Amino acid sequence: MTDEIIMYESENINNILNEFKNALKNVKDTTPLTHCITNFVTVNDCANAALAVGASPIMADDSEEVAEIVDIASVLVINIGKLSETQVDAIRLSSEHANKINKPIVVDPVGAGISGLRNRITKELVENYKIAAIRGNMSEIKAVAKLINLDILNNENNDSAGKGVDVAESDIISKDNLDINGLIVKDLAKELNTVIIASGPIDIISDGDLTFGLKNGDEMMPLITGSGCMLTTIIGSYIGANDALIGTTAACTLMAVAGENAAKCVRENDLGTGSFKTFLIDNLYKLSAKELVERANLFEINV
Ligand SMILES: Nc1ncnc2c1ncn2[C@@H]1O[C@H](COP(=O)(O)OP(=O)(O)O)[C@@H](O)[C@H]1O
Ligand SMILES: Cc1ncsc1CCOP(=O)(O)O
Ligand SMILES: [Mg+2]
Repeated sequence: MTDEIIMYESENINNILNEFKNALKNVKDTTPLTHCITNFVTVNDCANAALAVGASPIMADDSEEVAEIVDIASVLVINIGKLSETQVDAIRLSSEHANKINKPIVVDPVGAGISGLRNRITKELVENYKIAAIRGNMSEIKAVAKLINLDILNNENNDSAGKGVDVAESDIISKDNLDINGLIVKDLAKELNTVIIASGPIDIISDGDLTFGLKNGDEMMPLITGSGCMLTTIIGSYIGANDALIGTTAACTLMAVAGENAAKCVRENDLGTGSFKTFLIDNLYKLSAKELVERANLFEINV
């Protein structure tokens, strides 16, 4: 599939690939404390993913302590996968405090579009706080765009049929819908003044100015719960130690190439998705900057 997309040489791509080595080193050298307010389904996977890439995770979602944790953290990651009333209070308190003391916030709008609660909290977050990055699958990113009435969704026939926490079949990013989805991601990033990442068989990453596609990863990745949550956590750790666009692009590439390597181990040993998760953590831990740059199928989307 890789060769179906024409990946032109681009100065912007070369520049960002040149930053990957430093981006990895910055995380390993500074061990960014990654404060996660997250769901109880994948919380342990997120903590292990952060540790594997060289960061230090702390999961804390009680209102009594979140401001103190934000004080010492490098980044706040908010994942709305399994909200509760008390968690929503903690999300408000910690976001307020993070903005006040200039700590970056990364948001994973898990299941945005499928319930009033998820929509309300997502809208509140993107409208009231400065967010460094938002990562979701294409259904979730379209839902965020819809919540803020992004023009392009009104103009085009782009209705998304949100399906639980997984991407809807019709929203899966492919070569055929890359331009329109690239435009949605770019416009949303520009409108919210943040970095947007829509993940899938091709990841789309934009800061509203530059827009990249990343054709790495493996079809086994969405067959374990937590691959999206882990990616958002890793993006958080990378933003805790790097510029937002560079950190995000390096983190997406790291996750996707680790997924490819993990899938290879699974297939070679005739194993299944349980082993895949273990191999994924192994490969997040083992991947070198050199291999990352060599394997990255990163290209510019000119929208
Ligand atoms: N079909 C696929 N082929 C290759 N990589 C994929 C595929 N689906 C998802 N990924 C990768 O899995 C990770 C999680 O993305 P995704 O499954 O979209 O998140 P979510 O769990 O939020 O739906 C990303 O690194 C993405 O690139
Ligand atoms: C299954 C599930 N239900 C609520 S949160 C969650 C985990 C979603 O994880 P991911 O979006 O990373 O696949
Ligand atoms: Mg998933």
